[in-house]
Amino acid sequence: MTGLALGCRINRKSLFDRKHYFYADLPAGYQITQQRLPIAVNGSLAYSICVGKKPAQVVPRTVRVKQIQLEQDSGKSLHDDLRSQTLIDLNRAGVGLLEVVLEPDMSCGEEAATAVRELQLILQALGTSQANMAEGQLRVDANISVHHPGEPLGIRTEVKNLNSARFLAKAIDYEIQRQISELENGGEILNETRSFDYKLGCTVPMRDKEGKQDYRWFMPEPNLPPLLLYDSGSLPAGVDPQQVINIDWLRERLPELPSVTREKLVRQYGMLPEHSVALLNEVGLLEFFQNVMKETRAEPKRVTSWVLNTFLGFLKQQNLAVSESPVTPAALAELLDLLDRKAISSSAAKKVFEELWRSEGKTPTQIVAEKKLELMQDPEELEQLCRATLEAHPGVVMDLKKGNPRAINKLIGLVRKTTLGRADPAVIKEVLERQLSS
Ligand SMILES: Nc1ncnc2c1ncn2[C@@H]1O[C@H](COP(=O)(O)OP(=O)(O)OP(=O)(O)O)[C@@H](O)[C@H]1O
Repeated sequence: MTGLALGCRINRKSLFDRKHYFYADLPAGYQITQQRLPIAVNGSLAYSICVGKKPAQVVPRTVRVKQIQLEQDSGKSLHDDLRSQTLIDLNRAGVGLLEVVLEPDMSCGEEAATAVRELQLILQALGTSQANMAEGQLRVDANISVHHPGEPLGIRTEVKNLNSARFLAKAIDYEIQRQISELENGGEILNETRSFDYKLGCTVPMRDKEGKQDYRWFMPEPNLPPLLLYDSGSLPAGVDPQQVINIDWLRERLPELPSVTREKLVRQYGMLPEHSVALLNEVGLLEFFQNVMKETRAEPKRVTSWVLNTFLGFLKQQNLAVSESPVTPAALAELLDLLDRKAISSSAAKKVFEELWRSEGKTPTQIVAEKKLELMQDPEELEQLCRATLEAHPGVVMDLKKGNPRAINKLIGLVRKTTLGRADPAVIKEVLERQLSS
């Protein structure tokens, strides 16, 4: 499914090989992988990077997928500096994994991080993997080289086992700069394996044999037969469909991919592309948005802005996941409805939201009633308050008459203070101007 989603050619027959190496992270002394004939080849991964701010420009990019192979994971070496010893975590040694090998088509850390993020979303949509980088379900080995324009690629180094998109970007950008200064100072780049020290923010050569081992010794894996896949046209007669993989069957059942979901959001709601990117980037946020949309009459633009700015802002500030939010989609929908039918002002809406966040269980309508936040519906009440404000502040009125344009804002502010934000500033301005000119 991953191969199909990345537009690869799926090999109907793929082979397993043993890659021999002697190192403590793989006690068998070899790793089963697919070197000669992997399961999928020649695909591409499309992603977009945002450049600039306000308005941000979404620039499409593609990286070619060389191949996808099935192989075994190895163990993990943990270096204990304090006792100068190395511990080996063998929990994943021998467990199957899927490796996606990309062609060297990316030119900076941000591109790589964004491409990996897109891959992560695709894997999650397919259900291939939960692809949580912090938990090691998705890891990246980054190969980095530098070269002058028009010249062939330089010698590459490989930074192993990056487990966050942020570290991936940092490691790559650091390595690019390191290689450039190394070459400018007359040095040379070694084809070595490095690791990223996230505390120091730099890459360091791996201090053990892992960096230099020669494991180019492959042989066909004698215990595993070739892996055979079929399509509807090549299914052997009389075969139990449960016992074989039918590629056409899988292709028909591919779920909607994130790029398609984003296009739909842009089309359906007239959303900016960068907003559709942001909605998909946070686990559960799109669903939250859609649930709000189902229950509110507010415009999609307003809902998007509240979900991406206010709601996401509060989540980030408190380091919470969407599923941990104290505000439900129904509550936000109700709040936006109040705003939509001008029952409250936008500043009151912010207050209601803060209150919703704090006091789980109360509805926006209850909060508005308790805190007396509803917009003043009685025009006479506002007329009186405006008149009283003008009488109480003759100095400001004089200022205004002398031509100070800021005085009107001061008056509006004074009225808003007495109405506790319950009157719309535009309406206050109208009333004040009318009273002043009469
Ligand atoms: N000169 C280069 N500069 C940057 N990247 C390169 C260069 N040459 C190859 N690459 C990239 O390096 C990667 C090679 O990965 P691959 O897994 O095939 O080999 P490997 O690193 O030798 O294998 P492994 O890490 O599994 O032992 C590919 O993603 C390829 O695009």
